[in-house]
Amino acid sequence: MQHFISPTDVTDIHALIKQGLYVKANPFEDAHLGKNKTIGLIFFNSSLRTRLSTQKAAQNLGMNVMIMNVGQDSWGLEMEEMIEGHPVIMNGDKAEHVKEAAAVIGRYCDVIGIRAFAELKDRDKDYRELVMSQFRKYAGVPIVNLESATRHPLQSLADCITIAEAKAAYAMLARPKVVLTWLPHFKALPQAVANSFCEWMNPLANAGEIEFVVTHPPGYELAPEYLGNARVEYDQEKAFEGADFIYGKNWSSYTHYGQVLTQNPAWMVTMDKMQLTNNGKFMHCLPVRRNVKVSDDVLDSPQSLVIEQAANREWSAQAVLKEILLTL
Ligand SMILES: NCCC[C@H](NC(=O)CCC(=O)O)C(=O)O
Ligand SMILES: NC(=O)OP(=O)(O)O
Repeated sequence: MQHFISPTDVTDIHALIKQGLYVKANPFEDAHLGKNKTIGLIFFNSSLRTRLSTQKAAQNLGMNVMIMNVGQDSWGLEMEEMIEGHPVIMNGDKAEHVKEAAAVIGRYCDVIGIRAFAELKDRDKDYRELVMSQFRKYAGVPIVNLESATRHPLQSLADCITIAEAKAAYAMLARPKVVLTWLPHFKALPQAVANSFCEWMNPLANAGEIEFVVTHPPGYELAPEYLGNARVEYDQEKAFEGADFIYGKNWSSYTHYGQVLTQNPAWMVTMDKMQLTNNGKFMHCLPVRRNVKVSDDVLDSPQSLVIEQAANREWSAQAVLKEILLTL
């Protein structure tokens, strides 16, 4: 694997899930693979899990790790080259262009991880994935997506690992029902986690390994290229019936871009709703707002997989970094 920006960079999703389970069982087997190799983790936004789990995974592989928060530790970076048909004139608040910044970081690092969320102001700009594509173009080294404007593939891979483990641990049916449900929130959040979850679940659904359903209020339809052929069920309770996994996430509207169209608390996941499921497991990428998105009793119940899911971020990162190191 050369880059890990989207699922198109992955030749075999099943093999990568297997690799994640393998490194979880054998965390230090490749402790020399990353000797004298450096990863730079570049954050444009906050993080707890991604920052720590990717650092830990890199260390398990023997890599050196450097972390930088753009805008706080470094200069603000201009990403655009042309604005309205003219070369960008850098007379604003951004002191450095990504052309130089990515090239320079690429000289210090063998791999670069980047987190850059959607700004939720300009849909075309966000969905162009400018930050990832500029780093890919100018860094000259492999790029790992630590959550971009439209995707969070390290999260989705950890989610696939978590589902695979739970299927085995709870002796679930051969084809469990996985439901992605929209949750209420007063803030406008990106669609990245939901988009990505669909992108990674659809191939499993198409292979007949899971049944996949997406439920959300009208107006929260995901971009068609990410939703793919997933089934949409607007009635949340109907969607929950017989579910084996409930994957909760809030996202702002794609069609009314970046808007919070409703905060309807009836969409919160509660124990009453979990009763509709087939003793379903609750999943969320975290951070989660208790009693806004999901009630305490669900999060604190044995049905919640959120901590194991976050723990699996270490193994998804390690599987990806291992595959990249093997090509260097
Ligand atoms: N990386 C995991 C999710 C990050 C982000 N959530 C947030 O910003 C939550 C913030 C809050 O609840 O205030 C998102 O939805 O994409
Ligand atoms: N799930 C996740 O990516 O968490 P952080 O935003 O804390 O990294």
